[in-house]
Amino acid sequence: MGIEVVVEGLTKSFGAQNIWQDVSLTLPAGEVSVLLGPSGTGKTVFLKSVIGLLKPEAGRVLIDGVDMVNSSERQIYEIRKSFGLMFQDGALFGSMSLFDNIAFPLREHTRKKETEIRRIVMERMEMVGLVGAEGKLPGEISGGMRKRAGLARALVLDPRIILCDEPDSGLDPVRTAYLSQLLIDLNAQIDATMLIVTHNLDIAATVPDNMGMLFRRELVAFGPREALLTSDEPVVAQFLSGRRDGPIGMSEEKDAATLARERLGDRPPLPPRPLPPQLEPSPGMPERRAAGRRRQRVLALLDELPEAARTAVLKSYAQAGGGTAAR
Ligand SMILES: Nc1ncnc2c1ncn2[C@@H]1O[C@H](COP(=O)(O)OP(=O)(O)OP(=O)(O)O)[C@@H](O)[C@H]1O
Repeated sequence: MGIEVVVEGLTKSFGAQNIWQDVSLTLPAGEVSVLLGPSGTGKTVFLKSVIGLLKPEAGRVLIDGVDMVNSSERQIYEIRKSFGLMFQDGALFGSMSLFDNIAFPLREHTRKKETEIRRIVMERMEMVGLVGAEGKLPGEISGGMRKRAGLARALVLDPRIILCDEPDSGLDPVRTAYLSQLLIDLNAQIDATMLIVTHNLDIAATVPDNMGMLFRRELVAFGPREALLTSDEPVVAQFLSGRRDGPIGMSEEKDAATLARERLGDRPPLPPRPLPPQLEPSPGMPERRAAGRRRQRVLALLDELPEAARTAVLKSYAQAGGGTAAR
């Protein structure tokens, strides 16, 4: 099962440039979470801080009792083995076949025999639909296949936490829809805690159990998907509707004068957004174990949610007909 990730009061700067401050959130074990935010708000910096590759100057990231910010390199290295990382471009070695790319972490970090390595690699390639492409070089396949190869490589060490940085970048809408389903199917199969950084509104609306958003050097929201998808917080509502009017501008944030002009401009208020159903695992896949845990967790915090979110949660679970998944 996945591991809970607890982030407490995290603050990161590069020299005089503060990226974000006092970020606190919990990624519940085995659940899928999405991190949103305009370009340059530090989402990648956040992922790198969670795995201990970057050092925030304040705060903690607790995983299995180890603080990824303040522990020794040896302790951090041990915990890092529980992670699967998928970077934007797949980060594959151009001169190696897909098989060798996917086998790389096993050859690097384990003493497994080649027969065992072959079994694991082929199993992961099947999970992401790449069987038959073992001998291809990364330059010979499409961007979508490279992403799936990157995902297969992230899976070979049986990760308990998976971090995906913009897994959809450069994919067309159909490939993005397949990728969304693949992420949910993987979660059902391996029950790992997943954090996905994306700009894609379809992924944000249909994949995660939880969503968070970074803006103006702060985590402006983090919570159950229903809370963000029904939020009337201007930044969240603007981002999720992809509109120009609101606090987010071309260079991240608008100045006060522009905002005042927009307020005078008699724009219609944003209509309530329909809440799309969360994706279910494909037929033949196991149920997502996290769905049952998530249902208990969210129902227990119902009183803390705004009215619209509460109604959306109850509606989702009523439509699910008493099952464990949010529809
Ligand atoms: N190693 C570094 N040294 C100095 N500044 C850095 C470093 N890494 C990132 N930054 C700065 O941190 C800020 C946030 O970058 P980051 O890549 O995390 O943003 P992002 O939200 O992931 O953006 P995008 O959505 O465009 O990918 C940027 O201003 C970037 O220049």
